[in-house]
Amino acid sequence: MASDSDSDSGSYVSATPPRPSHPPTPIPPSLNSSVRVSSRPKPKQRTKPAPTKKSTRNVSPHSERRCKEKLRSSKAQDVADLNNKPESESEAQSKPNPDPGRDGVFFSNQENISIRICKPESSSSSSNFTSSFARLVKLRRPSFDPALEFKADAPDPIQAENFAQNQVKSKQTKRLHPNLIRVEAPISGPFDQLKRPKLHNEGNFVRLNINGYGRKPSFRNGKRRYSAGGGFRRKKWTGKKSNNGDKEDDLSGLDGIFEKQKGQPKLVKEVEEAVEAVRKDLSEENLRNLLKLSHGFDLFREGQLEAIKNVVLGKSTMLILPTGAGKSLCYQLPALILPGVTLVVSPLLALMVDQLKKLPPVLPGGLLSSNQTSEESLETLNRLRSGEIKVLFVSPERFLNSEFLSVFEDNLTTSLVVIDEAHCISEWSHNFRPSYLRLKASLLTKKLNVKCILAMTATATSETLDSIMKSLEILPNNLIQKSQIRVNLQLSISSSENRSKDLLVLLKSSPFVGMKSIIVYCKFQAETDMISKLLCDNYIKAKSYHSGLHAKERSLVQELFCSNKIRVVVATVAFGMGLDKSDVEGVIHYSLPESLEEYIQETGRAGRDGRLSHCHLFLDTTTYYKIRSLSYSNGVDEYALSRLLGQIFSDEVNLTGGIQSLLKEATARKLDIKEEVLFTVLTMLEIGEEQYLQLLPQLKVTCSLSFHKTSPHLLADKYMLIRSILNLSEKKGGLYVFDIPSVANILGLQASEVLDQLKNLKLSDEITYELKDQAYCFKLVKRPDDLFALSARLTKWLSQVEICKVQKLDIMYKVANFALKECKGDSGCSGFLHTSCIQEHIIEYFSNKQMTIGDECNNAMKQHSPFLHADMKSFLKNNSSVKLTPRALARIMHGIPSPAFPSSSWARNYLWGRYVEIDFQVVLEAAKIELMNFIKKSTEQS
Ligand SMILES: Nc1ncnc2c1ncn2[C@@H]1O[C@H](COP(=O)(O)OP(=O)(O)OP(=O)(O)O)[C@@H](O)[C@H]1O
Repeated sequence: MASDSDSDSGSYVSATPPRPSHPPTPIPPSLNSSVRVSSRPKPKQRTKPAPTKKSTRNVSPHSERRCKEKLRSSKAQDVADLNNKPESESEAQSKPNPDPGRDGVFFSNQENISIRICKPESSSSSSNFTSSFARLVKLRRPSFDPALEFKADAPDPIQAENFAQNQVKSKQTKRLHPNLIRVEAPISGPFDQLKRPKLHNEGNFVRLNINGYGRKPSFRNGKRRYSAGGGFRRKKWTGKKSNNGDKEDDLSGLDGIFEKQKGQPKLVKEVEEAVEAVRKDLSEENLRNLLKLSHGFDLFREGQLEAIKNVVLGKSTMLILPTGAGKSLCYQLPALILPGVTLVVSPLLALMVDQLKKLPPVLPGGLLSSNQTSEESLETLNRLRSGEIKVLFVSPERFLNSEFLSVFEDNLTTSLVVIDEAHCISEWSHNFRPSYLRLKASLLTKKLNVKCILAMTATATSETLDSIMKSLEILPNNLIQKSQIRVNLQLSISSSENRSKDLLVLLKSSPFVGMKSIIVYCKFQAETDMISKLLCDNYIKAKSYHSGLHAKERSLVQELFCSNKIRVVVATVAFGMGLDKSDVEGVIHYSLPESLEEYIQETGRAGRDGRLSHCHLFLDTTTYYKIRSLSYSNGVDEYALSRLLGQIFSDEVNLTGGIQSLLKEATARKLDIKEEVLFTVLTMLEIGEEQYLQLLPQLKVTCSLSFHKTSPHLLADKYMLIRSILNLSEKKGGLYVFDIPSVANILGLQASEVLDQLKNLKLSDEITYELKDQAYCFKLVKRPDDLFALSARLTKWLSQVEICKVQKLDIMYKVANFALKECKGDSGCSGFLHTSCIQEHIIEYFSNKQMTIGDECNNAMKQHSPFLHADMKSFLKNNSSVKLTPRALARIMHGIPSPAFPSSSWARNYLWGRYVEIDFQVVLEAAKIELMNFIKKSTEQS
């Protein structure tokens, strides 16, 4: 609960519900040599070293074997380490992925970068590649100055980088506005001259300087960095209920929030007047006038005006606009007009910070997330109470908690709740977040008396849409949906057996060589580090970005990128949703995205200035298998879930409101259920069909304490807390070890109050203590009538979500594969360019039309291997003392790490990951049979 949603990944469970079955289209056998699944994956030890076709150095058979050995274990570790992270959106973590399963030789260079020398695919693959892109530029970018266009073999991109650097230094100017945490002015580099053509239909992608009001910087870094509002915040606006309680009609409530600021009285006055005019007459003209004054834009973009009018009129609205279309404006303008506070729920901290920074100066903003210290959140809550905040960004975990709600009991009015990236509400989306489940209309109305909700997303299938609108009670009439296609993106795709080499070629080819901002998306954290190093070694200024980095490092990378001080960011999915850098000209998918939604979100970072931009995808089947396999890492058996529920609702646990805790790590290991899954189950028990418990903030619950100044018994006379600790603790090595929730329950306190008291005693040097064992905390509300029925329901739900996740990945793969292998170029596709066919499939997918590509993605995966059963038998025989479930056995065969079978202990087994290319369900069924046989045999023998 306390964990916030600022991590990179969405959720680990995400998918669309089973789609209607389509006639299967067989995948051409010629797809790629690696698509064919051999009947038995060769034991890696026995593989003969493949003849080296080309190498930059001689590799002796001996060293080659050693190298292969090393890579084999590295691959095992690689697959093993792919831990899905919560938020997932869920980024997996792995070591770099050498791919020893095919022809070719790997070696590591001095910098430890694994490089594979492949058989040349065709004599001129790279030059084809280059020329194809060059052709593309000639065709599509008429305003390119050939003199400025860098070719693949152009002399020196480093010079260009250095030049850009110098430009950065010389041209940097600071422009600050009140909601800015830190701003770097846009910097022009040498490539600025490479004007990308504006498309005819790019609409009014007008870039105006919204910060350029000559405002005094009112922000500083450090603790008060979110103290938005600048000069506009001194006097409270009366978004509070008026005395007559008629808060909805109290439109005069805004009066006074635009207090005069030195140097700005004219603008403030004008905005105030424009707001008043809109309140009197909600006409397009008045709204346009306000838009111009508040944001500096001349025109509304498609869908904006309609959405703004709806919201101002109090109609809950579902808004689907493409990436970069300007959804944020659809709550910013209403926030100016409506009397109370606008609450914006966002899934990622980085996204919230970014949006806070981008609020126009006339809109004071604030932020609440679980990552803040208690002092920081207290400060924000106080500012909210005192009327200094007009737009508050809240993480879903903080939303509706008691501390948050207490502020709204003080007569504060919420005019609007905005659910950004609303697809996170739906388990059928690519990025479901359990914490979003608490954003139900019924709860929002009950707890905040909210009348109007605005849900926004760029990516929602019809199933996702249905579930969002149902849960937020949005009427079908209030759906505003525009095409999810971005017309200014050129989509290209190529298959790759050596992605790092191909990536370098691509980046040194036109048009990518001339781009000043590029994002390369990878699946795994280690991959981003490896690729960014590779790029730097090749004189391309790059940095990696993933959730494994410290928050400060991440924001530094983002800042450097946004100020054009680095050219390429190599990132996981962590760097995506909501990133609004207008001049990203290229997005490269080094790894296959997990769904078309993810593809759209990530490619949507490019061309946000409306200019033609390029997105390239490398399709590599090994990565597809790996990601597909990992999609099964969250599966749970009904038996394990029953045990979990039995533990939560055990008879010893009372329903009298005491705090209960569930140790995260120990429970995950005992039941072999990932921590994220445990949290989802707990969330479902809180906000599913019925409320069985109430989640409390997560805590470290085990405390080891020692006394210093005063003796324990004397201190116990003085403090109730110490008395209870002495009663409840166990003495271990001179330390008093106890459980925080138990002490809190005895004293009738909240766990946080116990911690506060301990902190005070520590400050007075009476005690020192250490906390460990992170736990989920909750209070029981109701015991389920039938635990078994409940666990069956939850297991079914989790498995449906898992199936949908795999389906999404399969569809993404099929669309890419179709472009590569089956596209006949009828709709204008040619060479690597497949904009038309990819877009057609995206439209089909989102409109839930029958997809024109087959539904059976990879029939070969569904086939049995004749050796699977034999290998399982031998594994069971060799590990007879290990307690295994069919799922655990199948996971080992697939190389999927789990809490009870981590890669650190199991990846060295020669069968680890051997069957990753066989469908997990097939392996699971085989595991059930073999485990039953094994148990039967063992019982007969004993
Ligand atoms: N009417 C407009 N005229 C010109 N520029 C606009 C207009 N509305 C929004 N913009 C600009 O468009 C950019 C993208 O807006 P925004 O970040 O709200 O997009 P979005 O729809 O939320 O995209 P994503 O889904 O990718 O997060 C912003 O820089 C914003 O200032």
